[in-house]
Amino acid sequence: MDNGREEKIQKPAYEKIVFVTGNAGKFAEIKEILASVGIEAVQEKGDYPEIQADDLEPIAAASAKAAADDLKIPVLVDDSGIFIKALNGFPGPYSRFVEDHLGNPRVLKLMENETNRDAYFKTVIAFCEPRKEPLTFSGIVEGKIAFEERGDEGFGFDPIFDYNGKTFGELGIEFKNTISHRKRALDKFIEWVKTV
Ligand SMILES: O=P(O)(O)OP(=O)(O)OP(=O)(O)OC[C@H]1O[C@@H](n2cnc3c(O)ncnc32)[C@H](O)[C@@H]1O
Ligand SMILES: [Mg+2]
Repeated sequence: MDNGREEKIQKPAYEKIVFVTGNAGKFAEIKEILASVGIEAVQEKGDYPEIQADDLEPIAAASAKAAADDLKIPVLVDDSGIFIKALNGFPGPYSRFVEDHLGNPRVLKLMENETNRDAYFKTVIAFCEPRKEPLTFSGIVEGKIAFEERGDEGFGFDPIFDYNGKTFGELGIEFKNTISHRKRALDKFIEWVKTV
């Protein structure tokens, strides 16, 4: 059959996928990672509610479900955060609020007297089809909180996240995309996509 509708149904649904995010830095990374395996990511800037929870999985899952049901198409969302050991995981799920209201200088101030600088970034990618349950894929990368902001590449907490001596702000997106929390989460999603 040669009409457009049939065509759409027969093609694998995920050669092209809508990624719901208002964060341009995040989307730039996602677009590149997915492009490298032949999936085109299209940004939808919708702002869906983020529930409050202790970890990122339920937040990403709820946002993806809300977006998929509203847009009536399969979607991906990414909920991420930075977890600082000396602060018992803070800001974690509150990372966006902390970035907006405190910013990196005040996070560094909170860390002033801390000798343990261990931290990790975590991303949870949630995939959801309309009226179905969301699936989640997570990835983390470990590093340390730097003593000052360094580098102007990347976004958000990148200038204060030290990975083996250089910050993500210094290392830039190309390198970051080989080892990041986001890459590791997307790799799991990509593995899953191959099975459907
Ligand atoms: O529209 P969405 O996708 O929700 O975009 P957001 O900016 O609100 O993103 P999150 O809800 O995931 O909040 C995570 C916070 O952590 C920051 N962040 C997320 N990933 C990061 C990364 O890879 N490097 C640095 N900062 C990051 C981000 O800028 C936010 O302030
Ligand atoms: Mg958000």
